[in-house]
Amino acid sequence: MADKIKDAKIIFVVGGPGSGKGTQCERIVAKYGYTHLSSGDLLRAEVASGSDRGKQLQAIMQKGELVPLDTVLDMIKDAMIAKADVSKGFLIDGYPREVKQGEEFEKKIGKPCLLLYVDAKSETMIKRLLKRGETSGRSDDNEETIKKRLDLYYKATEPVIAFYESRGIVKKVDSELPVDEVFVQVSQAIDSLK
Ligand SMILES: Nc1nc2c(ncn2[C@@H]2O[C@H](COP(=O)(O)OP(=O)(O)OP(=O)(O)O)[C@@H](O)[C@H]2O)c(=O)[nH]1
Ligand SMILES: O=c1ccn([C@@H]2O[C@H](COP(=O)(O)OP(=O)(O)O)[C@@H](O)[C@H]2O)c(=O)[nH]1
Ligand SMILES: [Mg+2]
Repeated sequence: MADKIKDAKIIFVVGGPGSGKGTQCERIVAKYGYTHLSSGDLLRAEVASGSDRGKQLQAIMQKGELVPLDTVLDMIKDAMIAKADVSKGFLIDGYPREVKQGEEFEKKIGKPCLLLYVDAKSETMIKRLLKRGETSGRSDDNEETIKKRLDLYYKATEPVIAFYESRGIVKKVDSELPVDEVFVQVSQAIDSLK
């Protein structure tokens, strides 16, 4: 498997909860045809299946905590293998959540060529998530869990950005701007890869 995936571009999309990662990934898919894999969506699909594993995941996610690293990595890897033949690039959205996850990903799958850092202020993220929570049906889009997700983001995930800064592959986009303007910055980052 590793061979086919090795030739495809791998982009990590990192940012706080509600920063707009999913929104920008949708745009990237439409313009560049990359394969979008959201770790959160993969986990929610497992929850929706009603499996025993899904029930355990649901409990963790509802608390805003992190699912064990191997569980998420296996899901991403399986999803990548399933698309390896047709994909010219992978957007790995909401991953890595901590430096160790990035290291394990590289050992088992490959190296990212870009880390897209979707940056917004915490007040902005809270506001967006509360709004989204009115219709999303996501059990973690409530005030208490949002606070925990944000805390964990600053504690565990921000160091991921510093880690990849040192490798020179981080491009930061300002997600306070309207979606279209954020996407101009995103497009520049992706175009500069070629
Ligand atoms: N004003 C504005 N709203 C945005 C922008 N990007 C996303 N939103 C809104 O903010 C909410 C969260 O966006 P998502 O794309 O779901 O955020 P995410 O980073 O994938 O969030 P998680 O799935 O919680 O990690 C959505 O309701 C979007 O409509 C933006 O650039 N500007
Ligand atoms: O690699 C991951 C990705 C997601 N999650 C869990 O899934 C939830 C939702 O993740 P998502 O990326 O969809 O949303 P975010 O927390 O970024 O708003 C998180 O709070 C975690 O509980 C996790 O444990 N590991
Ligand atoms: Mg998302």
